[in-house]
Amino acid sequence: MKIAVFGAGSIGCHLGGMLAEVADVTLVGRPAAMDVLRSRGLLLTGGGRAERRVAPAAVRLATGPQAAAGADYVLVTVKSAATAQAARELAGHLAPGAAVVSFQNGLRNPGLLREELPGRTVLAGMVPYNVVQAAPGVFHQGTAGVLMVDGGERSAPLAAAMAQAGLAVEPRDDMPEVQHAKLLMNLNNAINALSGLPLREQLGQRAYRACLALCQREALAAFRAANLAPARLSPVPPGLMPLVLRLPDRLFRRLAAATLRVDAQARSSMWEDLQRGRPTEIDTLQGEVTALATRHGMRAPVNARLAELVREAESRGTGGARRWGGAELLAELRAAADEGAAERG
Ligand SMILES: NC(=O)C1=CN([C@@H]2O[C@H](COP(=O)(O)OP(=O)(O)OC[C@H]3O[C@@H](n4cnc5c(N)ncnc54)[C@H](OP(=O)(O)O)[C@@H]3O)[C@@H](O)[C@H]2O)C=CC1
Ligand SMILES: CC(C)(CO)C(=O)C(=O)O
Repeated sequence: MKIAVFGAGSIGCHLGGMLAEVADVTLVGRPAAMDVLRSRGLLLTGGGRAERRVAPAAVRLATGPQAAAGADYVLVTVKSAATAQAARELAGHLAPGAAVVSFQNGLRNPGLLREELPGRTVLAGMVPYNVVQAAPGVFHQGTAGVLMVDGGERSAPLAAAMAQAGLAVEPRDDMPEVQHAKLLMNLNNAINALSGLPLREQLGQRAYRACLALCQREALAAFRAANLAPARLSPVPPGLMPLVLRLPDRLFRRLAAATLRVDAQARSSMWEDLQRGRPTEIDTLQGEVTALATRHGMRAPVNARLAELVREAESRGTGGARRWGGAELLAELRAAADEGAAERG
């Protein structure tokens, strides 16, 4: 099986590196990133597995979309803002029977790929775990979880290859609902990025969790208005999550042991973006909630304020973001919620 990974960053290198054991993998990425991999190969750590070294010769390394020609599967792992451009670049190079699979956060990437690649098979995927590039060429999986992908005969060979490579994967027939559930989780990316803390430390503090609960409450209200039901991906149903998040630390730790089973290095992808001075995905996470609320005559002032704070952090450049303590961030978001309520009258 030939697999091309378009967007060789944290997720792309992790998926591609794992799959290299069972498939002919091409990683397509930026020249500087590919130079690093050409000289050192990849080292995959964490995820409860033994370290896996991928020699430079075990994967093809490329910098242009023509390298995806001939692939049976093209996994798209660029950030959401780069999806349309990625699709336009790939358009002239895909093999006739190729399937394009989005392994990205946000709600719109599979749809965007379908629009830009008419007549092509586009599947939705979901990555539940976190991967950070801990050092050049070193990709660390800090949390656990089962990958999900659109089920059916088109994805079956890919799912089988993933399983063979040691990646737990579940084919689903409800990927839009899965993506909505993942969006609820990803509302924490902004909070984690602004906290400057590893996920375990941040989610261990009630004040930060209360910030996430405020975000999720607005998102759930917007989903209800739009008749969207997020899938249940954890023992706690999505609708009860804001309640659970607000529990005292000790009780939360006991109830949400799985959520906190996160190793000490794990951080959100948005933290990594701010740290490296890259634009974040805030518009496709918090921005998605505010847009959905607006479309249904509602407001989402907490998510809107968080989006402003992240944009402010982006404008400060590499690693320059202000670090928000839990209590001060919660006060800021509560003020936004109160203002929103006052404006509604
Ligand atoms: N990291 C994580 O833990 C998780 C991430 N996700 C999601 O997965 C997706 C990928 O995230 P992540 O791996 O962190 O992102 P990264 O930024 O680490 O990786 C994307 C890579 O693709 C490169 N790229 C973008 N456009 C092109 C192009 N046209 N040609 C070649 N290379 C290109 C980027 O370069 P450049 O930066 O120069 O544009 C970057 O190196 C996102 O949607 C994210 O939300 C989901 C779950 C967990
Ligand atoms: C795995 C998770 C939820 C970690 O925050 C993520 O999706 C991300 O970092 O973008």
